[in-house]
Order: sequence, then structure tokens, then C-alpha cells
Amino acid sequence: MKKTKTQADHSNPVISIRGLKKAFEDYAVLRGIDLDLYQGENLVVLGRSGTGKSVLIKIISGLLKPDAGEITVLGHNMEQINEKELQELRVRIGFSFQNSALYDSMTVRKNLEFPLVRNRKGITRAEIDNSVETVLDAVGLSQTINQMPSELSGGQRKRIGIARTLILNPEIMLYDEPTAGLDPITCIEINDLINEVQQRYNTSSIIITHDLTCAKQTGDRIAMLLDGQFQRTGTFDEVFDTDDSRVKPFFDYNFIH
Ligand SMILES: Nc1ncnc2c1ncn2[C@@H]1O[C@H](COP(=O)(O)OP(=O)(O)OP(=O)(O)O)[C@@H](O)[C@H]1O
Repeated sequence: MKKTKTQADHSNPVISIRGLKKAFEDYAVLRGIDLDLYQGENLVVLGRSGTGKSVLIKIISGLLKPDAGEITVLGHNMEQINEKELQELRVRIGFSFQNSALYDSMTVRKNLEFPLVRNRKGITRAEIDNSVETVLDAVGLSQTINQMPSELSGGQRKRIGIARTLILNPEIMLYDEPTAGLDPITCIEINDLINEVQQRYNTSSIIITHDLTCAKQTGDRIAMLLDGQFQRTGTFDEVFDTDDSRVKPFFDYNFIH
């Protein structure tokens, strides 16, 4: 499905990053990152394996500390944030990690209830049931409510994983390799779902990928991470309209829908 054009609010960055640096021993992974994620947009971060994409989202979510730079997430300066504020902030961010496995011993319903029961003290049974049914409908899998994860396909498990993050109504979604390991048709379905989530939940999202089809189908804006910095930022066509020898092979080796 072709992406409908989204109007991001450029006066309102929900994430703002300036001069971010991160090294592991003597290997400088991020070497001065500047980035804004605007309210309502899907921003794709593209880059080869090992360029630091996952490190970037771990820093944004407070799981890793940067060596230098200013990071503001939903109005919080990440350097000054205390543990309690960080916990509250994390509930406002939905993480769809590559290996965010479902609990195998729980039904789909129980998997979806889990974050609600943990994070929404005093929530009633009726509110839980209503939330579970709403997110399952949003990901198109209402019929799986009583199934076990082992009975679902890879694509369905991915959808339930996304539903489990949506159930807390996050303002920001962080998708790490959302299409990894899925067949091309299922990839397209997940890309469509990412766009539907953007529309229905008014989320602002960072989508980390090296799948160019995913980038093209979901991204309002693409930021290409090369040699520790965002060397090219813009629409898909703008980013790839270049003779840069570091960018061209990336494009040539992928099949774009
Ligand atoms: N906790 C850590 N300790 C040491 N090195 C690390 C740590 N986390 C990441 N790195 C290194 O940082 C570099 C970037 O890793 P990262 O996982 O961010 O890559 P990526 O761009 O997400 O790759 P991929 O597309 O393969 O997932 C790699 O060289 C990795 O080995």
C-alpha cells in the first residue's frame, strides 16, 4: 500500500539530539549525531550492520549513556533525568525490539494484559478487556486472542509484539528492524501496519532498518548513518539521488518495491 503523505509538526520535535558521541573502548561508533524527530512523523534510520543504529535507540531510551551530547526526549533532558522520571518516560515510549519475544507460556490475551497490569495501577477488568480488544483489532488479529504464541506465524507474532507496545498508548514508537527475518509479503504487511499505527495512534516513530523497501514504504524522512554521522537526510529519493560511493552500493544491492 502506498504511504499517504503525513504532515509532521516541524515546530515540535519530540526527540532532539545534538552532538551525540558514543565509543566502545577505542571504537567511536557515533561521532557527532544531530537529529530531530518531529511530532507525527516516521523517521527511518538507515545504515549498514554495525553502524550504531541500535546503540542510538538504546541511548534515546536511556538504556545506554552517551559520552557526549545533548538528548531531549518528550521535554526531558536525558542527562538530568532521575530514575523515577526515566521509568515514567519509558512508559510513554513503545519499543518494538528485534527480539522482543512474547511470553511463550501465556496466551495472546495474557501477553497483552501484562504491560497494562504492571503499569496501570487500579485498572479495572473491563478496561483491560477493552484495551486488549482495541489493540488486537488495530493489528488485525482479534481472532488470535486465546491462542498461544507458538501457534502464530512470524508475522503474526511481530504484530502481537507491536500490539503489546501500543496497549500503553505510547507517544513515540521505536522499531528496531521491524521486518527482519520475514518474507517479502509479510514485510509489506508490517510496513502497512507501521503506517496505520502512525495514523491511528498519532505516534512519532523511529524505524531502524537496512531494508530499503521498509524505508521507502514507511519513512516520511530518511536519515542515513554513515561513518558515525548522519551524512544524508531527506526523502527517500533525496537521500539516494547521489553518486556518493558509500550510498550507491547500498541502493544497488536492494530490491525496491
Ligand atoms: N554494549 C556494547 N559493548 C561494546 N560494543 C558494543 C556494545 N553495543 C554495541 N557495540 C558495538 O557498537 C557497534 C554498533 O552496534 P549496533 O548494534 O548499534 O549496530 P547496528 O547498526 O544496530 O547493527 P545491525 O544492523 O547489525 O543490528 C558494533 O560494532 C557493536 O559491536
